[in-house]
Amino acid sequence: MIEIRELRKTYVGQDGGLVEALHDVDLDVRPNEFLTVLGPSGCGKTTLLKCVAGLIPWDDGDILIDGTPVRGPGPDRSMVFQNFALLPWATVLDNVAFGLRMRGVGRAEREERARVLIKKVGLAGFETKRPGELSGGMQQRVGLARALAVQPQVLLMDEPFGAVDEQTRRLLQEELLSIWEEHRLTVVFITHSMEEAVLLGDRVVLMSARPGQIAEIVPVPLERPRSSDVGALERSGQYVEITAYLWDRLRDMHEEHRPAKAAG
Ligand SMILES: Nc1ncnc2c1ncn2[C@@H]1O[C@H](COP(=O)(O)OP(=O)(O)OP(=O)(O)O)[C@@H](O)[C@H]1O
Repeated sequence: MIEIRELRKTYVGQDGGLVEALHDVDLDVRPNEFLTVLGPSGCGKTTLLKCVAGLIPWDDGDILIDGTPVRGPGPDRSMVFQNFALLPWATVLDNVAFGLRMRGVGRAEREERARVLIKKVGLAGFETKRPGELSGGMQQRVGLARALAVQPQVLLMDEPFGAVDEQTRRLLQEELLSIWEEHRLTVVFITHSMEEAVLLGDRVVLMSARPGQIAEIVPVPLERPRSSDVGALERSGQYVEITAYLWDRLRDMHEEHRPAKAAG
């Protein structure tokens, strides 16, 4: 269970001005929940995720994981980044085993665990390749395997499939769903895609900008497991209805922030 209480974060901009990225954000993420986060560009989604990961400090408020305050990064949380953030000089095997190595796991054990995960994300046979030899989709599979290798309780995903083509994205979504169905981690997943938010999430958090706040939380009562027939799910009336609702809400938010037209 992740509890976020009255979280505030302000950055100092390049011109010295203050940018209020998060304003009194309150959010609970339930155990084993798949929570997706949607909102206009710049509303503070990445900032929120980095705070939960313990990668950046915040100004005010609390983040608790199973009752323990977050004070920095920890073995209970793993992050997957949009730009993969792999070690370019290291092989797939070493990239996936990296977190285990950092935790002092011996070579034989970490390589065994890494091989299992590499297979799970469909990369068996690529263990000795380097990231530069892989497509974007394959690199993100490595990123996912690396995050899972340390057996985190919480997986924090920052637009992980934003940089891959549509077809690859679909495959990765299906794979992520089936991994989550098997392991039941708690996932917080940022996306720009309404379809992706609905397809994956138990609930969709809608954030609004300036300052970044939670505007609404929309439950997604679509049946699980969803990985086996994503196509059928997307054709269901419920899916279409929720996606349309999110679109309306996002459009309203956009309108609210549009500068008023000059009179006359
Ligand atoms: N290091 C920083 N220094 C100054 N301002 C920052 C910094 N990081 C983010 N910001 C500002 O904070 C606000 C929130 O940024 P953040 O990246 O969290 O938003 P986001 O919702 O993830 O955006 P996007 O959807 O475009 O990725 C934005 O106005 C951004 O310009």
